[in-house]
Amino acid sequence: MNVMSNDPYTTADGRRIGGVLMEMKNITLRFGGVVAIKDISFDIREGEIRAIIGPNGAGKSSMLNVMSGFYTPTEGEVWFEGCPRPQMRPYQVARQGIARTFQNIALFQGMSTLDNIMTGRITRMNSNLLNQALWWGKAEAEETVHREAVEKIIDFLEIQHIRKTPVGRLPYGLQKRVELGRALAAEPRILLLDEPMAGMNVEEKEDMCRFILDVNDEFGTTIALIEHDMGVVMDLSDRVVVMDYGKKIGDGTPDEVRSNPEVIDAYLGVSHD
Ligand SMILES: Nc1ncnc2c1ncn2[C@@H]1O[C@H](COP(=O)(O)OP(=O)(O)OP(=O)(O)O)[C@@H](O)[C@H]1O
Repeated sequence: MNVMSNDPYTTADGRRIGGVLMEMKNITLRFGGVVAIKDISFDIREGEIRAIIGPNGAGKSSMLNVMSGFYTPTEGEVWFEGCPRPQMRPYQVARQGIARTFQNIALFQGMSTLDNIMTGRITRMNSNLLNQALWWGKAEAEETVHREAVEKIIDFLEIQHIRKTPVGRLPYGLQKRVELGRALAAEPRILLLDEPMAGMNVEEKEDMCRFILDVNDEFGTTIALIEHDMGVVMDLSDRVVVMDYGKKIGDGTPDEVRSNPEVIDAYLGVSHD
């Protein structure tokens, strides 16, 4: 099996990886004189867990922001489902089926777990504002459907006991789980995770790893995550892109990346702090 070819394949643990879903083509991103990303290309295949790793300042967040539509690349194109993506606002990208979490928790602190996750359904809501405000026919039926979807996610993430709790009162690890739930509520084609394990203790990291794997397995969600802790993603990912100083220095399976001399040098051997 050659995971770098475009043929669908089945992983050792029985998950099916399909064709290319998203492709970054020769992406360059400049902020004035700073080149955050230099001519990087890689793809993400349907059903896979794809990691982007690199030391601090490597350009990972910039790349995630290009993928989520928050930044428009200075050069290059983002392709989604075989077509170049026109310049879009982030909410339009979200409607296309791309959801994300944030490095710093971005939940509504005073709202309950349930209500926070419900906000993840916004891109899937159809009834107009008047109907929603007056709770008329279509809006009521829609609310029931959304509520069922949210309850399923709450069960799946094992957070029934905190469904009514304002998220500001929850420990960090649980807040991150609620944020994952909100992103999942959009039923994304691709889920972008921004350093999902950052700031967590060992137990919280293990939980988050398990949920990421379960999301991918149960819902077949394609996942792309950025992380600077290399160890964390190696057991999780099907393929890994390694960035350093805005350039791509490695791309392949965790084993390939681990044994890539440039990666060992840049990432493991030398501190860039
Ligand atoms: N909005 C911005 N304006 C100017 N320069 C920026 C901006 N965002 C990022 N940069 C610069 O681009 C480079 C890459 O930064 P980026 O945050 O993407 O790296 P990173 O790999 O995510 O780092 P970290 O792991 O520390 O979050 C850095 O030199 C950074 O200072």
